[in-house]
Amino acid sequence: MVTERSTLTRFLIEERRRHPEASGELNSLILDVAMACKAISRQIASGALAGIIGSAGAVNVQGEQQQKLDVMANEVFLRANEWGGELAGMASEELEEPFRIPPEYPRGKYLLTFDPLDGSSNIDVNVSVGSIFSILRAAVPGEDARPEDFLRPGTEQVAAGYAIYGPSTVLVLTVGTGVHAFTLDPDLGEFFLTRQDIRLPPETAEYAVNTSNRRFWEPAVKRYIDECLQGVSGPREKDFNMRWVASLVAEAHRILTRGGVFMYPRDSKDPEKEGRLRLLYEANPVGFLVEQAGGLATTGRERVLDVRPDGLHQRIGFIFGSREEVERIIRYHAEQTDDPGSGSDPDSAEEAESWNPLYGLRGLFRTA
Ligand SMILES: O=P(O)(O)OC[C@H]1O[C@](O)(COP(=O)(O)O)[C@@H](O)[C@@H]1O
Ligand SMILES: [Mg+2]
Ligand SMILES: [Mg+2]
Repeated sequence: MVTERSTLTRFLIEERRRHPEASGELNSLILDVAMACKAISRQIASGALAGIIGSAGAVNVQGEQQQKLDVMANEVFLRANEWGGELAGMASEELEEPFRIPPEYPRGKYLLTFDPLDGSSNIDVNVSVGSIFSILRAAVPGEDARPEDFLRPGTEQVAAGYAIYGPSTVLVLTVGTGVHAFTLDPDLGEFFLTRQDIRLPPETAEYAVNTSNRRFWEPAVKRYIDECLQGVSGPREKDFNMRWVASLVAEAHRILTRGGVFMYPRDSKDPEKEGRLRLLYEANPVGFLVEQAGGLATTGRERVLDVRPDGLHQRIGFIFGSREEVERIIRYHAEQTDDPGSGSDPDSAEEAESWNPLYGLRGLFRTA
């Protein structure tokens, strides 16, 4: 049993004792990831003084403007994890192709995927950002990973977590035995266990969604949010509160702290993309954490962790949080037929039509 003031290192040693056959490589890898997070945290804490605020002047593989911090955090992750001999390869949100371990370093038995800096739009305004990571087993230990080796469903994750860089820096981790949070002591440079076995309350009255996308949502999502908005006088007979930070890590951290539901659902905004968030770097690791804490993570139709990825940068609709709310949202998706205006939606047939992906394509030619 670890104590309140256990360090991350001690926690990992205790975990390993329960698996005498373990080589210790997973622990080394997690400690390397933690080191990267400490380095990023330090840079972020210095903000403009460290010269890391602002655009890097380039567009990444996601088609998004890279921030200086995106580039810096990506480099830190690569340098902290390339040398240890635990990895057969890495895949980053910021890199088009997987990163090959340099020839001078040994190849190991794990794969690391990461979003080095989540919440880029919040850097300049000094709002919480984070890093998200996921660890999988390599297809062929000791050899360079091929791109397809990363395309494993989230159920195969060995470990996952995130670091949130907020008023304090907190590393939240699962190795498949519950979810634990470690707060960085900036003087000692050490993560200390501060919350053990985090559990998500099954009920909530707080949701997070970017309502500016409402016109692109499916009827099930409109129905759910509209019912929340009606509060005590609507079918839910209770008032809801809303939050939107625009950093997935901050939303996940809030929900793991006090419950809630997060939705970045599939929508018809961009017919090329199933959703906004990335399966390998965002939805799978956060989904693993949420499930380990007793919550649910779904696309609306399917458990996120069951999705078989078909591309390194695949986007997906992502809904997670308190069990009872997510179950309701899944039910609303099941009740919605694919026939626009079928009557399962409180909105008009015309509005219901707007979610249809086909309409989304035709929508390119819309004038309004
Ligand atoms: O701009 P929007 O629609 O609010 O989207 C916010 C979402 O985009 C993200 O910032 C994407 O992450 P990156 O900053 O890593 O690109 C999520 O963290 C967040 O949930
Ligand atoms: Mg992100
Ligand atoms: Mg990012």
